[in-house]
Amino acid sequence: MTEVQVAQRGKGALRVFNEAGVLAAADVHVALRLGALGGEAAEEALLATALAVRAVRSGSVCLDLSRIREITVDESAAAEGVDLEALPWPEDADVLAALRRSPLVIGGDAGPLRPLRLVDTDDGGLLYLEKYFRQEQTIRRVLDERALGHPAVDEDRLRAGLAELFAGAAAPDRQRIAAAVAATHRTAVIAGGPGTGKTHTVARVLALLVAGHGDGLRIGLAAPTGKAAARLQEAVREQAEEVKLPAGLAAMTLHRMLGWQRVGASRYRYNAGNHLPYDVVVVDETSMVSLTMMCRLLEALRPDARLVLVGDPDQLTSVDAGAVLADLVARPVTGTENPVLARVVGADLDAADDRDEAALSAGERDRLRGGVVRLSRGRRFGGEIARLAVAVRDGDEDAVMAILRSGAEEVSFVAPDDLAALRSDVVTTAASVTVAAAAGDAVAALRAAESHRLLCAHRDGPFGAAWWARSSMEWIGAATGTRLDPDRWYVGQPLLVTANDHEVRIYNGDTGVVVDRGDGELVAAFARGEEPLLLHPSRLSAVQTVYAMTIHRSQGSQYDTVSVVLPGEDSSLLTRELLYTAITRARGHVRIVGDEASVRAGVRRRVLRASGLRRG
Ligand SMILES: Nc1ncnc2c1ncn2[C@@H]1O[C@H](COP(=O)(O)OP(=O)(O)OP(=O)(O)O)[C@@H](O)[C@H]1O
Repeated sequence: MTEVQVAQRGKGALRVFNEAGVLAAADVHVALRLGALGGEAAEEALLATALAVRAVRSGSVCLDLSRIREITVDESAAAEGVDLEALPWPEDADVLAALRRSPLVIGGDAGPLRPLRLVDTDDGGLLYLEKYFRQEQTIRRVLDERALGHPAVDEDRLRAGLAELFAGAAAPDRQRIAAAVAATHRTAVIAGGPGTGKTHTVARVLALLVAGHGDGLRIGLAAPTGKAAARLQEAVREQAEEVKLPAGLAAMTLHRMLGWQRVGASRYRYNAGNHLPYDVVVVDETSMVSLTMMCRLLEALRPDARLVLVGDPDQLTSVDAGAVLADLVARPVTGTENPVLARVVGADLDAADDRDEAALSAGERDRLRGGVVRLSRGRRFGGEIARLAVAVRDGDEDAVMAILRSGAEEVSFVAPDDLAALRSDVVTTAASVTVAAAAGDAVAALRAAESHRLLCAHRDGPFGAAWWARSSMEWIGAATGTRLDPDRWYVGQPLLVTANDHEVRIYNGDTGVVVDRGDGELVAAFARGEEPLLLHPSRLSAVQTVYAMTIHRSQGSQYDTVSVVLPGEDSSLLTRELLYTAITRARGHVRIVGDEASVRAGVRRRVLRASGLRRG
């Protein structure tokens, strides 16, 4: 257990919650500082402020005041043996009353500083830090404005394009519907689990738009991380010839697309006053896009540009505040349907369930006018991993257990002390990475590093990534007879970037490998499409050696084999979304290390991510 950091000046409830590990010292500091500046001393208001800061830190956009007790505490950060329910939680009504009186709250009595916003909804109050409230409002406003009109479409050409690109596909075909929605609406959200053909569909959306507008169509492809951008670029280029797209389309990170700059009046070159120079913008892995980034993107889009958001809303969401993709998929839709849609894919919209593809439900049919389509048919060969993921997503514990115990080749379920196969995968992967890295073959080393990945729910503690990384290094050391020293650079060292570094273009979550350049000089290689990015290690400011990583960090990456070490069933981090994300990182094999109680508890527990966006 790590020591809980306790804020020196906290007292009363703030201190109790801080000592219990519910609030971090930083949450308490921010609340006390705001209280001092704004003239607020009431304990309920300060506690709510600290909880609102904490909510943002743990991914929510706001604090849902009717659910403040539903809190997830990282076991490794919590004090041992704390009973969360026994903490001195204030009455909901008292908190609300204190906030209504508070000089910190906009809408309350005027004070010198009002950083909080209280929003009443039918389901209770939401407490926002003002900045996030404004960003949410901007997203809502831009999307609603974009939904007011439809792009001009050459209907005959669109019909011909769909017939060519989806030749032979039986109705209903959700990919064809998605492509037609994106061609006929300004904003489209193409949602789907792994292997449902999201990228396949994106290539066809672009082909339809190019056919309708000519080669002059300005296309912007982006993803939240460098790695995801590289994958998108690779996938689109692979299909370019087949669907007649311009060769050489490039994808970039969202930060780069928006023109992040170190100096200048604004952080991003493209913004509400200087729009992005694209006719269509496609964002992949949108589940990882934070509220702030989505707000910046929507502000920077030309009002008539198409926007296609692609991703898996069932995954864990961005590390920063906001679950925008999941909110957009769940939110009540606005706008009217472009009548062209029913004319070009009427057969798909009217079709009954097919053996391979479910017809759209009435609700899904209605959501098309908001541009939202969900792909559901798995297209990859061998569907056991996908079936497991779907059972987790649907909360079907018994089906999950049945698949884990089925003996299927793609899935294994082992007890926490049955580590022989895991150990062998760790050692074999390290050996093949090292061989390629020593030969100076960065591409092969990066590829080998993707053959196996050890994932954990927690960072610290007995089930944490740090502990498993140390074990892995001991296993590798025992197998090779050399002790690995993570404090110096060595050939074959697997790296994880822990903070964005725009200067050298590496981003939080990127993974790399240290390779020998051929002359004994070491360089760090990061996967970037065809050509890896090579950097001298001295240019890396925030990287760590990674033999095991948290599931949060693994978002946006895939590996041939994934081993998921589950924590105890009581860990509140062990959630359905976490399990789903971990399982869907695997391309060929997923190994769950844990016991049945943990699996079942994980499938049952949901992440609470409060936001106002999904309420309309
Ligand atoms: N309509 C289709 N017909 C034939 N093959 C398809 C079709 N759609 C997708 N595929 C194939 O299925 C595989 C998965 O598709 P794709 O990579 O587009 O899925 P994805 O949803 O983007 O996956 P991920 O979540 O891993 O990014 C690819 O090999 C693709 O070529």
